[in-house]
Amino acid sequence: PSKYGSLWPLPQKVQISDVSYKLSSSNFRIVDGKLSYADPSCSLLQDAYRRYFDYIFGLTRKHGPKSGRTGPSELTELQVWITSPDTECDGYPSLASDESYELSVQLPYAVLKAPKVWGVLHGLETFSQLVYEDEYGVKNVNSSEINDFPRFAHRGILLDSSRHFLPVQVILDNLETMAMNKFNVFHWHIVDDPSFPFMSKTFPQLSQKGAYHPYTHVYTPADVKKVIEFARVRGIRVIPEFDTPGHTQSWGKGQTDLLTPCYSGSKPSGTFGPVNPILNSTYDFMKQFFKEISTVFPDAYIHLGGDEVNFSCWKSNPDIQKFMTDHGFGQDFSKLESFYIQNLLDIVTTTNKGYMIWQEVFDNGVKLHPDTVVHVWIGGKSNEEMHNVTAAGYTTILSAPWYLDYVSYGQDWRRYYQVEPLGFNGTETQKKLVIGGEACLWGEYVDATNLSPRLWPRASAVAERLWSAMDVTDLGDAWNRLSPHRCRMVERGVPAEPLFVSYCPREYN
Ligand SMILES: CC(=O)N[C@H]1NC[C@H](CO)[C@H](O)[C@@H]1O
Repeated sequence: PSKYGSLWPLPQKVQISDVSYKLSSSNFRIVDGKLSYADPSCSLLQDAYRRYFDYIFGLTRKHGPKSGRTGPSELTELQVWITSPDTECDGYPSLASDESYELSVQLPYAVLKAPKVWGVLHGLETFSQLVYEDEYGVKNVNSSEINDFPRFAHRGILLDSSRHFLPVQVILDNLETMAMNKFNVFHWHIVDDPSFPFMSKTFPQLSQKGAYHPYTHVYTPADVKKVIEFARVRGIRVIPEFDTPGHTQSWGKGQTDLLTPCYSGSKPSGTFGPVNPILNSTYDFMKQFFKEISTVFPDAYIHLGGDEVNFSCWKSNPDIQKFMTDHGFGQDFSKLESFYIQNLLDIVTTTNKGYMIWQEVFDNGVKLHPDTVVHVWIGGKSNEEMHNVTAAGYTTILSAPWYLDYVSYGQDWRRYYQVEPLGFNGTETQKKLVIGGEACLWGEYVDATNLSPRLWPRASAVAERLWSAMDVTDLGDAWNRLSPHRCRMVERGVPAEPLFVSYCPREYN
């Protein structure tokens, strides 16, 4: 067993003594401290207190008789104290959010102190991870001192709801599990080639024609709001990705002139390629569409994609060829791609949003806004890419080593755990531009039936890499904490697959 019990991700500074206190559901409560700037009107906290009380005592908590009498070493209260006047209780988490907290578990009260609600949420999760059952089935917690904050600010999970539709409940369940692992970004790869499930008010025919089914396989505006609020009250940002100009086949079903008609010889072949970059109608559409997107999603950033653009269709189209000649692009289609992306970025900038883009946009020399976040995903030489992107001065996030949709036999969590995001060669200035990373679970082979077991606990390895100190790398200690952490997720109802041979005191059922 680890001297840090089953804490996951490992806090920055933690001391756990061997003095244990008992706590019972009839004599323990989580309350706003007297000096806290938060009061019971902050429902984000009130809901969290109840959620974590249920996690600690299990939904089967016995309403034992209010004994009133408290034992000699019984912990009766966890007092929550928000120390800054602006608690951000009604706000949205952002890249700059203060997520730090201090947790002191002593008699007679445990105290959780944090500047903002985001640190309280993390502190409640950590407190719930300190509680264990002794051999009599009594809940215990040892006196502890914890001082914690994340190493990286952007700690995300990408889900793909286009290759397979993901029912809203599956997305909410995943947000819940993300919070148990202190992830704070849900990168919603919401549409792609096979389906367009996002219901747009401005262009309803996009999902009408582009979704797998126009009302059983769509996200209504209410669904989207529900996901955003559910994530907010767990300290999780929702960053939507509307990927163009490639990965847009489903867009063309509803917006018939949007995609490039491919030619075979002198005639259209009937198939379509990337967004047509030479029509004014394309940019009129994008202007209206991204104006709506900027109002639907409150986060400061949206992800514009830009990955894997296939040039063969553009090459086959005579109008495109003429455009290339007129603009002096020769046969360099990455110039045409840059032309498109440049126009798109200018459009999105007018909506006052920052944007993230996949690395090809940077690789193809597109002029980017200084606050652009470049998303490094291509496997192989990602350390070289991290060097190049940060040397160019761009904020960067890393996904390349964390494509969890690639499955294999064995304990691949260990490989994810051994990634060091700053392992590339570069100056301190360059390293500071790396704000974190994302584990990606693309949907070609994933839907509601296998999302959780495929994502968890493998993604938990990424969670610790992005939260804990750089020198937390011991795989043996990680196993000793992650194995019980996985069982805790199972106990909380998450069908998280096993890491390797072992057992859980309470197995999944
Ligand atoms: C940025 C990116 O990853 N683009 C594609 N690359 C391969 C993935 C599957 O592993 C998905 O198909 C994804 O759409």
